[in-house]
Amino acid sequence: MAAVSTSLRSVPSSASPLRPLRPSLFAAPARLLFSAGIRAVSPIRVAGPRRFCCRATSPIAGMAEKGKGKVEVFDSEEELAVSLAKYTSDLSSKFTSERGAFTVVVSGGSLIKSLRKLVEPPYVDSIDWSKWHVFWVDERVVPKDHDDSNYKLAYDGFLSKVPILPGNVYSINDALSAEGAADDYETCLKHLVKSRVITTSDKTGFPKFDLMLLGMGPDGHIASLFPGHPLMNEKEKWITFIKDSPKPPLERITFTFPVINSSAYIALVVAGAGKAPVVQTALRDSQNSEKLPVQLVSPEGELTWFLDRDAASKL
Ligand SMILES: O=C(O)[C@H](O)[C@@H](O)[C@H](O)[C@H](O)COP(=O)(O)O
Repeated sequence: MAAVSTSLRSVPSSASPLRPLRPSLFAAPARLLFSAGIRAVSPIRVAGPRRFCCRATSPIAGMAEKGKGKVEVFDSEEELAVSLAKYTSDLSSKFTSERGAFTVVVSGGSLIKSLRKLVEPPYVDSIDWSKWHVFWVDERVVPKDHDDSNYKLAYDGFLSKVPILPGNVYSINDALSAEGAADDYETCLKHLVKSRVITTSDKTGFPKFDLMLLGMGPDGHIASLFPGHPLMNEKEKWITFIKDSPKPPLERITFTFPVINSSAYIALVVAGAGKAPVVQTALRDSQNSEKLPVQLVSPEGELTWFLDRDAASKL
């Protein structure tokens, strides 16, 4: 950790709001595929070892309403990680060739571990990391060298292992209060929209990120948008803050739903039996009047669930 805090302190406080924070060190698996929000019943074997395509009978709640979203289920978290790396790499190639940049938003939590295959061959060498711009969908308001920091988690497990440009890593200003950090991050995004690093949704006018890689909590929260919390209803701000987070630490900043749902691609990455009940609720139960945050994820583009078998065990 000493290396982290040293290099962070080396960033001058007069740095641009984009604040490059790090030195240049930043540097077909077995699965069930449920397509387009439809429930699988009898798996049909298709090409490839232990790969199944499932026919649908009835809609999965929420996803089918918009005819979007697919659910991929892997035999293990290891296979999930392999597929997630390919998915991310394919999107990196697509956006890099289409517009010369790739804007990627990550959450904290176990997601970072699920990205581990990206820092191994072939992807570590084949991805054009210089085109990546990395953001956090939420961040805890703690110093960047604190064990609770999502920045530190991503740096240690991912960013330090690939040559992403330090100026393309957008973390919060940890010297500010929660309110200040949220405003500052929104200002940062506005600069990047103006300079066209981030595109804008024609439909909503909100920033449109190329890919959001999101984890989900066992209560159905995503980002720092928690069940029943008023922040779920924020319609204007791009970034907001919370001081009473049910999951510690209390103070965080978070993207709002209008920004999350303007995305071109969202991957919801969920593993482990502890999350099976909420996966079941999210994908099967359309009737609950009070939606969980995860049920409000409905991007302008494509939503893909990456589940391991345990997380999908109640589907
Ligand atoms: O800062 C955070 O707390 C995260 O960004 C949060 O939204 C996380 O993604 C989920 O809580 C899932 O975390 P796990 O995968 O570790 O359960």
